[in-house]
Amino acid sequence: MSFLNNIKIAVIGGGSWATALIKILCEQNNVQIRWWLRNQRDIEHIRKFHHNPSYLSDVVLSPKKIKVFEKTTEAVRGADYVILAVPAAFVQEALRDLSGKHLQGKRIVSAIKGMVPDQNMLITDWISKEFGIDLHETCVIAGPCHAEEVALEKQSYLSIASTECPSAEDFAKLMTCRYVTANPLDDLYGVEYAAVMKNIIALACGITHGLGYGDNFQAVLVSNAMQEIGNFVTALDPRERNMSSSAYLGDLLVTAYSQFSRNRLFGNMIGRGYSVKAAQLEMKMIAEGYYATKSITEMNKIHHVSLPITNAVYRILYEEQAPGMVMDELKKLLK
Ligand SMILES: NC(=O)C1=CN([C@@H]2O[C@H](COP(=O)(O)OP(=O)(O)OC[C@H]3O[C@@H](n4cnc5c(N)ncnc54)[C@H](OP(=O)(O)O)[C@@H]3O)[C@@H](O)[C@H]2O)C=CC1
Ligand SMILES: O=C(CO)COP(=O)(O)O
Repeated sequence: MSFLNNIKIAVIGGGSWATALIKILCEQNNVQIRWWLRNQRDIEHIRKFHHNPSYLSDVVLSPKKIKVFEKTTEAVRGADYVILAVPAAFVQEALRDLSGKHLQGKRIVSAIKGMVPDQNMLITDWISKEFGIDLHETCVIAGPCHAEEVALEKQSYLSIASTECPSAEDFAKLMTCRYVTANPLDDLYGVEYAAVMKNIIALACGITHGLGYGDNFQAVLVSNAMQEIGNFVTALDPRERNMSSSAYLGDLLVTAYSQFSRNRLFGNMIGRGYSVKAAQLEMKMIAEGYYATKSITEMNKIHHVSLPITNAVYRILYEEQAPGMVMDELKKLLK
């Protein structure tokens, strides 16, 4: 039996990223997808019309390959892989019916770019602790990649990170298709932390754009951000890594510059004068960077890395300081 035969993959989450990942997986022969979404109306619509009515609604969802479930316990039954694709803030709620016995023996893949709130833990660490899963049995899907471009079948790249390359390699094969190339790498923590932090930077890009700053400023902001991300990642998990590769710099660039970035859009609204509440109400989608800003700031009380951009975003989002004034101060620190 070849590696790609009859692989069962549970996908937990019903948003844009879950829908895009399912589209990629459906490109493989002999893959069965067991999909859990929380929204009963969406479940019924998908079963009947084979489209997700709420996210990426143009994507055709093959009924031959996909079974939709109301319960996570049913979705993960018999699965070889379980992909988590809910926003980090809701991961505990989404997995509340599952225990270690449901997940034992399965590879757990986090497609989440965020941290478990309050506990300020990476998703893979939390899965390992909460469900007794060996960290080597987990991996993460990072970018640079937006769901909307996958839906349009635009050439995209994914980074699949695990503690050891061979286990990322298996999963990368499943995520590679005509329009997606998935590359494995052995830097679980580095990729996961960088993916969390780039969302904060995208917020900063959006805020400054909303305030009227231009491309010249953003280029300097993003360059400084790369240093900030690198310093934080190294403090948390010191080792050699090429921060200018796609898994780190690429993931930052796509989110900082793309029209599809949720975090940039959210930041842009804040820069234009929306309150956090108003911006959240206006955006149907979730900007992970909002939650990540709090987690990274709290974690950094122990690590004391210089994080001027993250601090600026924290002051704006959580201390209600005026974006214009905070960015005036930040711009003096950038080089
Ligand atoms: N979109 C992208 O291009 C990429 C996203 N990611 C990551 O994927 C993860 C999922 O994001 P994405 O798919 O974009 O999210 P979306 O913003 O597209 O969708 C939000 C999802 O969250 C659910 N949700 C909202 N509120 C709650 C709640 N209170 N409890 C439980 N679920 C809730 C929504 O369910 P409902 O519709 O029922 O409200 C929906 O399924 C994030 O960590 C993101 O960073 C990573 C790479 C690319
Ligand atoms: O992580 C993502 C793309 O790599 C999605 O986040 P944004 O939508 O904010 O860019």
